[in-house]
Amino acid sequence: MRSGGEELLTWAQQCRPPAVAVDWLGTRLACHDGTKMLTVRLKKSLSPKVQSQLETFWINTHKARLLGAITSIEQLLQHRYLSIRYWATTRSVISELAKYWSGWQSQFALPEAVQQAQYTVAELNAWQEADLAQFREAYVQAQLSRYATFFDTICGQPLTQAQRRACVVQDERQLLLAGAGTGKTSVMVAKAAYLLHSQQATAEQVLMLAYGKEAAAEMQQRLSHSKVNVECATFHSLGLEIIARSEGSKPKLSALSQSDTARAQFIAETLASLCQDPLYQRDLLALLKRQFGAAEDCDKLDLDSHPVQKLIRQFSEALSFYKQALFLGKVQSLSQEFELWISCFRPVLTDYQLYLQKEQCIDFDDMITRAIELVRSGQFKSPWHVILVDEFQDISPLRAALLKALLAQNDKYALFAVGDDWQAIYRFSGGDISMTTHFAEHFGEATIQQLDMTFRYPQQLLDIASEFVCQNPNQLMKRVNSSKVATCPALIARPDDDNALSTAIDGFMDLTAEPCTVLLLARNHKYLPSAEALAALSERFARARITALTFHGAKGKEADFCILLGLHSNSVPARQQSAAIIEALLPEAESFLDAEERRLFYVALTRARKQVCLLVPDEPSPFIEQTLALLD
Ligand SMILES: Nc1ncnc2c1ncn2[C@@H]1O[C@H](COP(=O)(O)OP(=O)(O)OP(=O)(O)O)[C@@H](O)[C@H]1O
Repeated sequence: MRSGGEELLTWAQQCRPPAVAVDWLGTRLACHDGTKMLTVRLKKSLSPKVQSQLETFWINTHKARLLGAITSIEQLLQHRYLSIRYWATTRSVISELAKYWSGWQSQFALPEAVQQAQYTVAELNAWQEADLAQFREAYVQAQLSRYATFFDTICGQPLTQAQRRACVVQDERQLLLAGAGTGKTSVMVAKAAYLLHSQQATAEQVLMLAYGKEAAAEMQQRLSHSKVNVECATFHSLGLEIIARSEGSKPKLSALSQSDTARAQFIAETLASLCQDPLYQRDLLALLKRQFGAAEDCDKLDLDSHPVQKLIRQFSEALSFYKQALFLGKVQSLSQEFELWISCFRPVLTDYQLYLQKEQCIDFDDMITRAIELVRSGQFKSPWHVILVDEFQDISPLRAALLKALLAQNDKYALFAVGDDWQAIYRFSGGDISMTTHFAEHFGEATIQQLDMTFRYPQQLLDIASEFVCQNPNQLMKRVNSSKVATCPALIARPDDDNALSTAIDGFMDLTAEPCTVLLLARNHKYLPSAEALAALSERFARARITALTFHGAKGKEADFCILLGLHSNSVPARQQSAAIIEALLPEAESFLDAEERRLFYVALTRARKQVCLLVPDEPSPFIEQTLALLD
């Protein structure tokens, strides 16, 4: 009589197509013909011939999948960086294969390719973190050597090892964290160029984003200088582009969103009309009294009064933040204390939205929220496999939501974020530093890299500026060295008297015989010299190209020499407190006192290639003393 094994084998082979042997551990064979599963437990006494036939049948039905999977895995391992997600997928395929193929030895000779594949499965299945790191390192080294000449020349000067590694490592979520002047923007350009040059992406698959229009134009210039044919957009121009590609045309931008005066006028008219309703007027007067101590006995709204003008400015500022919070579902969490404010503000917002609708136009927030909706609904299919974002430390939750929506369309899409938490200075306009300091919590498991060399300023200034900013223990630690050789003291202080600017620039002229650049930096415009005064300075010091900027405006800029002025105790750190409602709508404030002002001062300190001069007024900013205390 034939054994159960023989019968099952004959049945399985005769099925059209033959049944699949789904289980084989030497003691049991289970076959599936698409409708039913048959299983026999194999006797120990099974003849070697039947045993061999069963095994061969099992191997034949499975080897194509084994060999196919191993070939694709080997190709993948050779041709791209083993990113977090690729490794997760590979590991799940391997552990599935290992259930069947590792842990048993055939009593019969297996085909060589199968033996080799079985060995690969066992090896990969046993990989620990260290093996993975070693494998990735081997890939990185191979790419660094293959593209050495490319990295020597792509940005005009040879990139450092850390810069090259940031280009070659290609994870789905990657954060490059580095201090001022370390060449972050250079890496953005080099990485885009590398992706194209190594044919890992086409120009249409790469998207570059900069914080604002000026930065985007500068990046575009650097890209074209390196002959990289990739577009650099701002978040708003990206939003517009997504809407235009989905809806066929670019929507009109509302005049209200382009002029503070027009918006204030609109709100004033809206309030006047809303106050026709006595109940609304009662609430509004109560709000004015609560917020600005407006006269108690006032029973009629005076639009020109100081408190009303202040409220109009506040409503105008809140429009954008409130719309963003609504979109992100954060309005519900506003505390009870804002109930009266919200009841007065909501009708204004409704009128504003109706106006936009009637005019068939949008505002800056709509550019992003509408784009997010189009991406989320799938009406817009993202062509971008890799998105590179500069100045990531200043990204707002709304901008982050647009990135997340684009990335969610395909789990292979990658985000390369470049930022410096020490230079996060835009919370007042919605920037959320936690997107950088807690990158993986927001965007998923990530590779985080650093750059270790600054090219802008000498070691002495690097040490002072780093120590100054790190007095806030919540700033992330970075180890950076300077490549610059100091030719003069990196930081000096002079009294801020009537001739301070001329004396300081005179001092710079003594340090160099070459033409040079000088930046005059102040916390606020009001401390910067007038256009005439600047012209007079430029005329007097013909060898110096002199520019005046606020600390915020100086972000990303550099010059040979910098003068920091207007450093009065009541202006640096600035302590204007936003209204409580605006504070509540902004990303969470940090606990460390003046955290953002400290970073802003760090930005100002780190613009000079040779020397920074602090002008010390009679009542100096505490930041001056703290900085000078760090001089050797
Ligand atoms: N590998 C390099 N070798 C020499 N100089 C470099 C290198 N990489 C960048 N630089 C130079 O360093 C300076 C700063 O570069 P970049 O503007 O890219 O820095 P950044 O990190 O973006 O600065 P910031 O944080 O202040 O915006 C530039 O003058 C740039 O040309």
